[in-house]
Amino acid sequence: MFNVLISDPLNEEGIEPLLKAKDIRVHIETGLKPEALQSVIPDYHALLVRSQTQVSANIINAGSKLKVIGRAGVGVDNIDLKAATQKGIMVLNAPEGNTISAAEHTFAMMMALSRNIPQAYKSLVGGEWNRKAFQGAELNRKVIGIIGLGRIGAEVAKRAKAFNMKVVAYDPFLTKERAEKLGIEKAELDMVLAAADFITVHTPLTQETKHLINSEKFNMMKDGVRIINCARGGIIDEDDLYHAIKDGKVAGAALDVFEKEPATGHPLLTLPQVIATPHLGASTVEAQKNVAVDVSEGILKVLHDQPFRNIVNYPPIPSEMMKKLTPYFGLCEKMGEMAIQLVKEKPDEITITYSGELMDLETTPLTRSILKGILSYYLSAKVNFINAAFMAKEHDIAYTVEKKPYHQSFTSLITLHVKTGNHERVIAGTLIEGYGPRIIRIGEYHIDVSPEGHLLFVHHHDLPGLIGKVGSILGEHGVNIATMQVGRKTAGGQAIMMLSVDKKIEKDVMERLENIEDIMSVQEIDL
Ligand SMILES: NC(=O)c1ccc[n+]([C@@H]2O[C@H](COP(=O)([O-])OP(=O)(O)OC[C@H]3O[C@@H](n4cnc5c(N)ncnc54)[C@H](O)[C@@H]3O)[C@@H](O)[C@H]2O)c1
Ligand SMILES: O=C(O)[C@H](O)COP(=O)(O)O
Repeated sequence: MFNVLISDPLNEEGIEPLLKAKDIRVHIETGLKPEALQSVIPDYHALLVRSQTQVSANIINAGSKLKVIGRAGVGVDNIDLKAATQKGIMVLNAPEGNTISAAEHTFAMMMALSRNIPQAYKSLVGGEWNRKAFQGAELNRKVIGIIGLGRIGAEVAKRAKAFNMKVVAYDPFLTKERAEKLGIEKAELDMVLAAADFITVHTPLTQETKHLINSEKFNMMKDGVRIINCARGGIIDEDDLYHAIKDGKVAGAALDVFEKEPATGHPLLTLPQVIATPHLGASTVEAQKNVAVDVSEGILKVLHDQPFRNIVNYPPIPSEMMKKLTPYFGLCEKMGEMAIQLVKEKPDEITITYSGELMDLETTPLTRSILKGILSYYLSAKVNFINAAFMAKEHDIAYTVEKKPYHQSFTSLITLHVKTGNHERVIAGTLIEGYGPRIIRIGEYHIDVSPEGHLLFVHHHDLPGLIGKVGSILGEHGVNIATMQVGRKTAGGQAIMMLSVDKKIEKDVMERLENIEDIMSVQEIDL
């Protein structure tokens, strides 16, 4: 049974996937104070939030059972991603469900701003009939500058074009082709700021975008420019905006988001040129249902160990790519486990080489699986594919990834080279159609072993009768040999045996094997 805590108000219909699941117990408690949340979180496997709950490092570290934090929406700035990643807790969001609502809200705000609708309404309900004070400006043929052309920015651009506006956009990831497809102009930030009559921001709040729009940038803008922020408070420096409005540089601003929310009593709200809403961009029936469904389904999948998407603290992998990678996960983790048992000490350096068809794939998830296999062996902390790279860094294990175009014998090949203070081991593995994962090389010896169960790796001199001696000792102790592989470089030289046995080998049996003359080493590998 899994316990899920929902700590912000979510659409009830949207969370049905969780409510209907037989092995999920859902507890809804909104408005919990941080200390209260920290004290209850140890009981939960999943936490589901919107933007109100501040999921701090303290809360994350107290979540001893926590596997996943779900965000019903896009922005995850209320979640300490670093702390979650370090603890191997997945953070999922629902980035698509509220795009249209946020774009429509941006447009509503821009129109309300250009026609002074909130101010005129306030005046009318206050008993005035004042037609002179609220003359506005058309959107037609005006330039809209969009900063951040992701999902919402692009939807705003489409709507602006329908209003016959000229769209100029700045986004470091915007390609010329995409801009052409959308029928908009791609430009550098300062050029967008200088050209626009309306400026709307649609980036996430990051170190780079914090106060991206400040007094220096206001000075580059046209006099009488109008500013819209329906993305995140803090992208625009609020003090600088206040002064730019007061000085008459900025004609007005429409704000849905603030650096500190709730923003009641904010100085900007005292200015008649400022219209505002209390973070309502995603507050539509449709968006709330969409995001709640998306994140509930995501959480269910994580808890049920099924493939899921929209992981925030993991590189995004398209589903087609993921399909190609999935068969390799087991092989990679087992290769990691095998390598660490062969070296039996902390690696200093790991080199992973992907060749053949893996050359063109995004192999980060495979690298994480190898690291997980290696690190889990000697770290008591939970290692998973979320925190594997972080854990390696934390323990001073350097790893490098190389790619080679093709391999003469295999369609794909993964070579793992592990170096410690005393040892160096190379193992190579592949997937063979109809047979699954195989280890095809240890050091210089070619073998063909399925990486599973109990394996016995024997390094010996290639002499007649030696295989028999090993077989006899195992037989005497009731250890059944399932498969056996031998490899040698030259007849009578050094050789290896890789045996797959049906049960774990006791210490005294290992000692007897080690004492056989001409055996250099015997290692057990449990996979
Ligand atoms: N007001 C609301 O209720 C509401 C609702 C939904 C989303 N949002 C917010 O809207 C914003 C955009 O959401 P989205 O779904 O479009 O995200 P997105 O990830 O699809 O798009 C963000 C874009 O910003 C660009 N970007 C990043 N850094 C940049 C920089 N320094 N300069 C210019 N561009 C930069 C990225 O390349 C990306 O294309 C987010 O901050 C999100 O939290 C607010
Ligand atoms: O990032 C988002 O998705 C929006 O800001 C919506 O936030 P909310 O879920 O608190 O309305």
